[in-house]
Amino acid sequence: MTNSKLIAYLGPPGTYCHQAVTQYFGKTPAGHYEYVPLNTIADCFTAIQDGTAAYVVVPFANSSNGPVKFTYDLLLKMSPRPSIVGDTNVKVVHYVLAAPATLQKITQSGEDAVHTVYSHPQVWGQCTRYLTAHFPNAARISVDSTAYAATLTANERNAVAIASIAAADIADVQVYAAEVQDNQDNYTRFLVMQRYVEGMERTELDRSVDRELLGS
Ligand SMILES: O=C(O)C(=O)Cc1ccccc1
Repeated sequence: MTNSKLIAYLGPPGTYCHQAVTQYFGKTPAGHYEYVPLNTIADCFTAIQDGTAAYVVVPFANSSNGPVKFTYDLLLKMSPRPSIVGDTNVKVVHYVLAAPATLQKITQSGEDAVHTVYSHPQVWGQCTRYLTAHFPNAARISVDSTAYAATLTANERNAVAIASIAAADIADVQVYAAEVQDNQDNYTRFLVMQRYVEGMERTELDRSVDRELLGS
């Protein structure tokens, strides 16, 4: 096993994964554990494989648009598969965020002033109606996380991000529109994982994830 006291998650702070990790382990984790935000889902897997982190929390599947591809691919590729030691469902409420100057520009010239929408790839399929109605011609640029997308808009004048309300505070950007997800009951299931160690018993949770991965 590892001596690490780190709990890694897909960061930066303000992601839905950040929400998941605090929902599962508490605002401050017990037992001298510490949270560490990592840049990508792949970095989270590496962190448990190499023992840098004791636990990782990653998004797994969404109630509106299904599998989180990066996580599925990595789970299917990794042998032996990490142990799934817990899971938690987060209600995902999306906001359109932008720098104050961008909001001013939209007020003056309309929504055509927005040329770019940044977000995590999982988001596009959850906000189809809003994006088609408001920013049909803007380029959708996929980045590593929603909170990172929010930080990108801080210094741009023609870009918005779709992210959480927590990301708005952390990136110091403003809300242009609230609750833009197609389905008001939009949930993502996050997995809490540890490195699999020889002899560890596979649990019902492991088996439920296996079934989803294999589509049965
Ligand atoms: O980018 C994030 O905030 C994540 O945690 C991934 C994600 C993106 C969209 C819905 C749920 C999780």
